[in-house]
Amino acid sequence: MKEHGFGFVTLIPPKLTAPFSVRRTLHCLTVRRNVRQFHSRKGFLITLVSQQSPECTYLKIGGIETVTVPEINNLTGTLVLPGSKSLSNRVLLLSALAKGTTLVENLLESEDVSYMLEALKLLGVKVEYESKEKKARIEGCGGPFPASTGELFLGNAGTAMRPLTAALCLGDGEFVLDGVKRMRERPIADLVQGLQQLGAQVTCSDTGCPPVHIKAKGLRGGKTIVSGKMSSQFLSSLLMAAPYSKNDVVIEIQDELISVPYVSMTIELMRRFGVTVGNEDYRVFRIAGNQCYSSPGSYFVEGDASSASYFLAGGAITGGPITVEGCGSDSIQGDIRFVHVLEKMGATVSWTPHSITVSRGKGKVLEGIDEDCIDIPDAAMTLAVVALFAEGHTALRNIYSWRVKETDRLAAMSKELMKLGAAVMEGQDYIVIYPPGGGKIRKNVTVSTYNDHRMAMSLSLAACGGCPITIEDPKCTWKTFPSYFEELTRLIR
Ligand SMILES: O=C(O)C1=C[C@@H](OP(=O)(O)O)[C@@H](O)[C@H](O)C1
Ligand SMILES: C=C(OP(=O)(O)O)C(=O)O
Repeated sequence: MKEHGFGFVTLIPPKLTAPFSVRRTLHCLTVRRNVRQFHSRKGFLITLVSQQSPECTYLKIGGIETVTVPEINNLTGTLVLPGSKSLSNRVLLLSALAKGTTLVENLLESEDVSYMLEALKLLGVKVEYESKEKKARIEGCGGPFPASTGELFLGNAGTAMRPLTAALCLGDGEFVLDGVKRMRERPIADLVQGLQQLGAQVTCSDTGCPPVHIKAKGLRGGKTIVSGKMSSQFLSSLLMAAPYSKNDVVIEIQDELISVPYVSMTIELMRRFGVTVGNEDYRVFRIAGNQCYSSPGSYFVEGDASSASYFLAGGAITGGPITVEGCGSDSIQGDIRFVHVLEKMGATVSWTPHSITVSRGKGKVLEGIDEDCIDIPDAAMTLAVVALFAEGHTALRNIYSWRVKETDRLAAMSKELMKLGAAVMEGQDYIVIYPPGGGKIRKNVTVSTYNDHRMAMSLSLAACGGCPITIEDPKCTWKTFPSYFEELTRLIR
């Protein structure tokens, strides 16, 4: 039985009727004041899970939690972005390894960052975390972590699993790193082999995925040849650990390197912590051994450019204007290029060093594009949904890495876009999206999210198609953006 297979749920704000009411395609249910749980006519148990805000309520339908995004006629206003996930986890790690104390400001509060924070504490790093203030004070170890044993559970956080695997090889002790079921399907063998070439005793499972077992005795250093085509996080992890090797390290990319801007971000942050990386055209990297990071004293995390993409896309689709504050033309995040792609599709964009505004002029339409997305794998998911609102088809290329992220994103996105009425061609490493006939998105759709925050956030934009959309398991956004649906509903007009 498909527990969630009974049409759509629309929430009417409590101020209009009862605490909440639920409508579906065939039947209409109105729930009386203070009712928290009831059965639908088909016998599904519907539970009010939480009322995040008057406009945004999470329901559990037959065991599956959902949120319904109301029809978005216009998305407009200003959003202060949460901190960048990629920067938050890198800065926490570098602060922990550095000499001196670092105050990390505007730290992202989310699952992925919690896994990093908890892991560091377990490894003996002194961490003072004030979640309300979005601040963490990290007392750097001035070398490898003090702990000599540890079993780390890292959920599905690639930015914790991969860099910690490398950093734990620097110390002395025995460690196991593991995560959720999907993490056990996400590759790490290339990193493990890269570390073995530098003298580490580290193994992963026969499938090439976590759990990872480490018998650490420090890194010898030398030359390592590593693949860059599955994930750039392997290279970033090797780079961040390299300065603590006994000897100099040379990292050579054996094939193609994807997601290059994330490597630039790693190198830039290492520079902020006092370490220089020799970079020969992103093919060979040289790092002197026997060094130590030095704390910059404080670091302010800029707003997350991938999180910005959903709102900016909403502005482009509906007309906006919408402004995101926290990252702009000064950003060191690669996903900022997403905004240039929106512009290419027909949106109007204006920049300040720390903000971006997107709108679409009256009479202007968005046009489909053919885009190489090798450098923006995360924001490319947002483009897949923007494609529903463009004239002509959109091809997103060089996105094989979608298959090894939170879910197989190529398969999942294709399936859900088809539910919305699009025709989709799914290749091994590309997707071509033909918007629904007459630009009309299918009504009353419930989309699945596959435990993938970006599936939930990008698909929520389908509500710009003149009809509410129900999103299953909305709390999967907690991986990087816990308040996503509250922020989105706040900006809907
Ligand atoms: O280094 C990083 O912070 C990241 C790199 C990218 O992964 P890949 O390098 O695996 O594409 C990106 O998708 C991920 O969300 C964050
Ligand atoms: C791929 C992602 O995450 P991770 O850091 O777990 O790889 C993502 O956030 O889209």
